[in-house]
Amino acid sequence: MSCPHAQTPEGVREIEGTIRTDFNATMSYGSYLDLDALLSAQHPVSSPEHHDELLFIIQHQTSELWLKLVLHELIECRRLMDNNEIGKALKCLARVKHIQKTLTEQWSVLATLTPREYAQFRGSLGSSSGFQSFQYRAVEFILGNKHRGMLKVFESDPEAHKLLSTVLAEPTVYDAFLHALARSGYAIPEHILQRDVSEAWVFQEALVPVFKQIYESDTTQWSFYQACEDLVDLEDNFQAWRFRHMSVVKRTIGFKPGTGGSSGVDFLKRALDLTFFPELFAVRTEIGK
Ligand code: HEM
Ligand SMILES: N[C@@H](CC(=O)c1ccccc1NC=O)C(=O)O
Repeated sequence: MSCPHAQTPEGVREIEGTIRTDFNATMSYGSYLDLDALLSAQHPVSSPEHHDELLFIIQHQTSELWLKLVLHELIECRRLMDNNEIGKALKCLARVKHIQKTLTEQWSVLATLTPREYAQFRGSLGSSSGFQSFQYRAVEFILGNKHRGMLKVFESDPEAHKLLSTVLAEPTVYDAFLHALARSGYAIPEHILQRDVSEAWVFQEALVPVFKQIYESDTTQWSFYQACEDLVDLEDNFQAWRFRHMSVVKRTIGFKPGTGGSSGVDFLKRALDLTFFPELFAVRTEIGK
């Protein structure tokens, strides 16, 4: 019986005759993706170089690349909400949710780093820490966990400082959503619509009945209901990332203080108390009452 797959007798896949191999004149894979820059951006600092430092660097770099896309999508989501294009905004949120899953799943790769392996090059990292990730901070900001004091960490990096100052001063995705709801006739109190958007979001009791109406009315526009649920998923995914970070840190450095100067695991545990959309969780207590 002949093999149904297109294999040569040598067991290799044939390179189709139409595949181009002359990439000098046109765009090539490597130049389009700037692989020269990307693949020469890993610079282990341990000396002699520790085998596992490349894992540590790549785990961070891939996380930063995904964070870049998360921020890009959240900014677009906010713009679409401002434009009353809720359906399109949901498309951005759906993408963000998948990226978050990837980011959280990725912790299992770093979890293969044993405490001893990490201890062998941790000293070379000096006082650098993920706490100094401006993209992570920008994502926290655009989701509502604003904190002006965090800007101080970025004083020596004017570009990062500028981006964070901008995101701090702009409305969050949640602000944009609430404005869209108000334009559609939902009773969002004026003081919420006029809030100082550079401040961290604080729980607003008055929004709970609004969300109760969205969740319980048969006439709710589906996209508003879906947006609420997507934001709940997004917060849930964010918490899962924070929890995995904390648990990987615990198994790698135990209860040592962090290189960034914090208490370490304890500090990361306290991040789990932060919430972006508290009213979307509070409303669940009221449903069916
Ligand atoms: C073995 C690996 C890791 C260890 C031991 C570790 C440890 C820590 C510790 C102790 C902190 C608290 C700040 C400090 O004092 O340094 C922190 C913060 C942070 N780390 Fe990591 N981390 C690891 C990997 C990562 C990775 C892969 C990322 C991905 C980007 C990351 C992102 C962050 C962020 C964003 C913060 C700030 C969190 C916040 O403000 O709540 N970390 N990390
Ligand atoms: N804060 C970590 C060090 C660390 O994880 C780190 C060091 C340099 C660049 C990014 C890092 N990632 C996350 O905090 C520690 O205390 O070991």
